[in-house]
Amino acid sequence: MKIIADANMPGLELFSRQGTVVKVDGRSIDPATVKDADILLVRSVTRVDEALLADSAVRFVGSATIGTDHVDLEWLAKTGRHFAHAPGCNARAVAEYVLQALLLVCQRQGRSAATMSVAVIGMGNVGSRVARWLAALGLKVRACDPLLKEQGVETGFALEPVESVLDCDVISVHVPLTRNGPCPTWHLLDKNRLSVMGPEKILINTCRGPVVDNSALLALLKAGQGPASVLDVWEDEPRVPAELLDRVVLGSPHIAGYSAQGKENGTRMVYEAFCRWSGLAAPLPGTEEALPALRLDVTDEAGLLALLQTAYSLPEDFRRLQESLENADPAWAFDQLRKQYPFRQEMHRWDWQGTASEPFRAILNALFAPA
Ligand SMILES: NC(=O)C1=CN([C@@H]2O[C@H](COP(=O)(O)OP(=O)(O)OC[C@H]3O[C@@H](n4cnc5c(N)ncnc54)[C@H](O)[C@@H]3O)[C@@H](O)[C@H]2O)C=CC1
Ligand SMILES: O=C(O)C(=O)[C@H](O)COP(=O)(O)O
Repeated sequence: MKIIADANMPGLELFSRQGTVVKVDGRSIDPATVKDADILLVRSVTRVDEALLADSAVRFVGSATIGTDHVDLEWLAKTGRHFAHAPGCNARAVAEYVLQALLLVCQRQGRSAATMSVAVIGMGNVGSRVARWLAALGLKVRACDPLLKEQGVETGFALEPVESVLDCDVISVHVPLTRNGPCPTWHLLDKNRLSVMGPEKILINTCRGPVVDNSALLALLKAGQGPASVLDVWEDEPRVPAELLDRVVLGSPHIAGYSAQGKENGTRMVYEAFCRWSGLAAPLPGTEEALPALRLDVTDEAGLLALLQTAYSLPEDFRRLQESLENADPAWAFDQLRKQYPFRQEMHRWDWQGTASEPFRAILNALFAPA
């Protein structure tokens, strides 16, 4: 069995038991690469559609990602090709990123996060975790998810229309990128909605670049009227406009979900789906080595930020992205940052042995709860 896999996928040894794994650069996967392959394993940078697979023997496509906007699901289903992805695999990493981003922006602005209101747009695996964690920190959470509302799904938060939640201090978006259907998300935050926010608001986008109209955001930021913005994702990746990067408070190369656990979960979930599809028994999950003790006490938001930063530094990612724009080929450099991403452990992997004052106990319990 021939398995073509994006080389940026850890844990491919799982698949080596079932066939020959050929690792390739995700952006270079083309019809010739997959012509005689049986299995295709991708990440978000490979477009999977009729143009790629029409002449190919591939019968199983796995994407080690939450998002599926790079895959033509309808065409795969129509042609009898099986598809699996990894819902929720890196939701925890993204929620940690959002928490750190918010605390950093608040610190720079001399404000307390706990006094703020936050709009969480998209209440799936990531958004619902962000909502719970920020509520645990004391923020007033308002949520928006018309699809879950329509289905009557209980999220623990009242679900409001997008227009009603834009007056919150913080807007955090967690929707899939969709262009069709009842609630498309392409340019969900367009010029009009971004204009409502104003410079005193904070915008965090960790879902997909085109969910926020980047040109409109840039125009508002240039005019001093845009929200303090944290962007992990960009409208035209791997290209990041220098003008926009100069004006965001923090930016990163689409790595919010890049914890070690998030990536490993992605491959394992796709492998489990492959086992179900091919009638194999899935292996039992292995155990992870214990990490050293963290002994920081948390008595204020600066302490919580310091604790988060013992595991991961978002400003370091920002600095690396800024430097990458000086490369002769910044798009290549963007991809390199992602391929050579430093090993990052989620908080629950650490053995936290500090103390916390009352307002911080709930968020710390959530952060360190076992996965
Ligand atoms: N930056 C990164 O590294 C990562 C980015 N992502 C992105 O984040 C997205 C969300 O992830 P999950 O929460 O795990 O997905 P999910 O599928 O669990 O939840 C998405 C939610 O958005 C809702 N939604 C859809 N259209 C909407 C609209 N127009 N307005 C409001 N809500 C809407 C859905 O009903 C659903 O509840 C993914 O689709 C992916 O594109 C995910 C992981 C990592
Ligand atoms: O899971 C998702 O969805 C993501 O956005 C991934 O974390 C992005 O990673 P790559 O698939 O682009 O490596």
